[in-house]
Amino acid sequence: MGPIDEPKVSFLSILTHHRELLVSRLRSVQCVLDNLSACGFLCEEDVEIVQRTLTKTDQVRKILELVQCKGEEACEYLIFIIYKVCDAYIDLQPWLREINYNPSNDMTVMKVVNTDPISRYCEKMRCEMSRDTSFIMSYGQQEETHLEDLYTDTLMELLNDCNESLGFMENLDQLLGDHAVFNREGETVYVMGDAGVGKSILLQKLQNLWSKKELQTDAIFFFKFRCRMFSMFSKDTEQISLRDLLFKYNCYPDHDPDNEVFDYILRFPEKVVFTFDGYDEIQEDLDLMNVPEVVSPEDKAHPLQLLISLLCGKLLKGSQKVLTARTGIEIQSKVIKKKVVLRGFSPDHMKTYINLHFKEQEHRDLVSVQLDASPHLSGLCSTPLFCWIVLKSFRHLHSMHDSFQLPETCITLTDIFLLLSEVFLSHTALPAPSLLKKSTRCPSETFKSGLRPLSAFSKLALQSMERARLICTQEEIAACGLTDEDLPLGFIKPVSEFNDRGAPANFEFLHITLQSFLAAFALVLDEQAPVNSILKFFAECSRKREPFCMLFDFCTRDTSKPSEDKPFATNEHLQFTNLFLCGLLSKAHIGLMENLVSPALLKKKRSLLKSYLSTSVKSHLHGLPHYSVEEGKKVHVLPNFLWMLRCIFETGSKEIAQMTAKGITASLIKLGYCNVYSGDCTALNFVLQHRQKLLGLDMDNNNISDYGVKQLRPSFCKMTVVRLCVNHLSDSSIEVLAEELCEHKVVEVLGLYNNDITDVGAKLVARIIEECPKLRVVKIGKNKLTSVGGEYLARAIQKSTSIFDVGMWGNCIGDEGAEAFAEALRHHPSLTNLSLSANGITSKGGKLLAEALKENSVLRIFWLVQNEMTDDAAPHLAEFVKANTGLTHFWLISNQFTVQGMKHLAEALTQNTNLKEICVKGNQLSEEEEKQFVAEKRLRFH
Ligand SMILES: Nc1ncnc2c1ncn2[C@@H]1O[C@H](COP(=O)(O)OP(=O)(O)OP(=O)(O)O)[C@@H](O)[C@H]1O
Repeated sequence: MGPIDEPKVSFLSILTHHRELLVSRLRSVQCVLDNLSACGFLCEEDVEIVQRTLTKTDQVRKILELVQCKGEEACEYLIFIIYKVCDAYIDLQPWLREINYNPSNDMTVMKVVNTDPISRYCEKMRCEMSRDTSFIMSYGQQEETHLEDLYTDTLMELLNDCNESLGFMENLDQLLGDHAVFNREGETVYVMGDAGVGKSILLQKLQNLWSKKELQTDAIFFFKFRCRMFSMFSKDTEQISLRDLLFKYNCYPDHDPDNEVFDYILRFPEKVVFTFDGYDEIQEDLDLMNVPEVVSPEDKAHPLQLLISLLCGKLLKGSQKVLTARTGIEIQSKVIKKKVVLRGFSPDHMKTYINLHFKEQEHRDLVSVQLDASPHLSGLCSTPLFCWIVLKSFRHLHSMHDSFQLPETCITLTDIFLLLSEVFLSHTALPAPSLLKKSTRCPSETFKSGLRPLSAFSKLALQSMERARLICTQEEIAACGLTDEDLPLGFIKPVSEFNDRGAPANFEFLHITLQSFLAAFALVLDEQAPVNSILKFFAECSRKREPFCMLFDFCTRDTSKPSEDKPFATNEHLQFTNLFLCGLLSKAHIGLMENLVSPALLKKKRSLLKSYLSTSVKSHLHGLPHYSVEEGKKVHVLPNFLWMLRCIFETGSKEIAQMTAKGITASLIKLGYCNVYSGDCTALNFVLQHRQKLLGLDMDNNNISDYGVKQLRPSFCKMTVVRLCVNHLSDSSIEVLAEELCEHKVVEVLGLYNNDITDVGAKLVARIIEECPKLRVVKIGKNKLTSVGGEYLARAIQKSTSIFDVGMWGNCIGDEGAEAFAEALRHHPSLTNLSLSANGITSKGGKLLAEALKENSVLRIFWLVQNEMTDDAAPHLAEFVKANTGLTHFWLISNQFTVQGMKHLAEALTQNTNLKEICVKGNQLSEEEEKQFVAEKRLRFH
């Protein structure tokens, strides 16, 4: 209601008019009473009268009566309370808008205190959350960066329950929204991604947005947990209640004598969001799951059980949960409602990220040029963690030394973490950069002078890894010889949130990958342990593991049976340790390591590792199951093979690479769904370049991107099968493929389904078709081709004599593209399998195709599913069906045929006995109408 000069509105009559609504929606009566009495509108006796009234609704009625007796000002003040304490009276906010309430000038000076425990708790939560999430992981504890100054979007791909892409998320609001939900029964949004791809930062951003009310959600409570916390509790003794889990380990409700907050959470679980970060890090022995499951919020249980009960919806059913884990941790679909996989930075994201890091254009250019020149480094930098290390190290070392360039040679992950350690250790070795006269960089000197803290941190990393703990106590830190001065170097950071208030801080490594690196360093530096102890984690990793679905079996299985589950969710941190061990013991780093460990011992360790790797590669390859397929002998490698490749690359050993290349006896290796990312392609190429014989490579459904294709360039010369479907490739990848495949002309199968290829790429694929005489199969469905691209391909296919299988499903070639294909089919002598489904083809295109195909006796299988053909096309298609003698399967699902069109097709079928079936499901026939065609069984409606 308006300022003074506007016509006066009677608040008294507003209250009378809206009495019913207020009685039903006004909650938190105490807060109203507190404020009305504090401002003198109600006296003590009035308050008592209200409190003596039994039900809440009667209390509201009484309050309304009382304030109305007290006059206009009291009435407006009641509305003002609702206006000011909006969280407590959230249900009445639309009403305030409806009555167009604006506080009068007299009102705005009046005080309102929020005494509503629930909204006070929300406020406290938002405030603490904002404080906890505003800064990004500090670097050497020397500087803190605002999340807003560095957070950059990453590729967030939505998947369905079969892990097929549903496109990319546009913003974080979509994470909690209904978009791409595939299971309404599930309550958990599952976010997957590789090490360092930004899962924790994504949650941090989500939490930060919520704390600032910038997230589209009506959740008023937000509890954040890191899963590693759950294994901090002793298995046998520590049991806590749900209330303690929420309040002691998140945010405590200060003024809530009647437990209203917890009661509210139990009554309205849909107002709660939980985030659980790092499900892969739970390292608790799951035998503890044998105790009965928790379903009552009052029961005490081990925190891990509470976690599982929450995720399964046995506790606080209806609350929203976001769970993150490393890729490869499978969780039962029934608890998941939506899946998101993080794919790291795209080239554009990386540009934005570089600009955020460097204010000076000169630095931005310098870094961009170096990254552009090295697809391998760019590939590594598509993982935000590695990008962060590279850019930060660049900045630091550039400011410290005369000229620092990023290493030009093939940089490995070990190099990246050595760079990070060098930066940390340089804090001990040198005075502050501003006081420093720029010096020449000498990494060996920095490592030598920092050897004491480096060994101590490495020892700590190894010990906690051996104990399967990611959190280190003060005692453990001191026992490794670390002093207070060492702690700020940057390797570790405090984790106060896991403590019961008041306990001294625990620490954790800056990132678990850094812990793996330092553990590997410890294995190399240790002069006491037997040499073969360097292999301890290889042994651990080679042991077979059960697929990690067990935690959730708990929700359904008979809990009286003892569990045989393994204690670790994943051994990826150990795999990383092995990888860094290979890097540190590589030839490239002998010079550095000889300064830190005795050369004789180093030699022994190097040769032991090399012989171990050779033996295990041989036995791994020997043990792989082979299958016979059209293209020859096929082998589907296991994810462990990828780790092996990564290790071989880190060693830089040509001998082992050669031996591996030779050991691949199959003619086709299948690395589909192996979570290969662009950085891995360098490792794969490192091995394949030693292969003499031709080889097929199936890398469908990975994340190799354009950087990966560029890394594989030298290997394409021997590839007969190049399957790169679902890999986020753009036209620039096709440029590389066209150059290489056309030069070597050995390719037989080219799979490019579901990438980001446009007509520009289609022209290059057309060139490959024309110039590669052995090419038989081309799959380029679900890309971004228009009629232009369709025409390029059709013309090329017309000229090819080898092509027999072409998949174009899900492009946009329309009738013009169909016309070009009609022409190709009229003349093409060998095409037997063609899909032009989902391409916007109307009857016009259908007629042209049908006309052309009357003269074609070679085509066997023809797909025209999900187009826009109507009965107009039916007589023509029927003519083609009658005349064509080769066709065995014809797919016309989801077009617009009616009974009329169907009659033509049914009649044509009676005259062509070669044709096994025409699938016509999803056209415009009712069930009754479909029954008319029951006699012709080959006209399939189901
Ligand atoms: N979206 C982003 N914007 C800016 N920096 C990011 C982003 N994502 C990650 N980073 C950087 O990478 C580092 C590692 O990210 P984060 O800890 O979130 O990875 P993660 O996927 O949780 O890894 P892990 O599985 O190993 O725990 C962050 O501390 C930050 O410096």
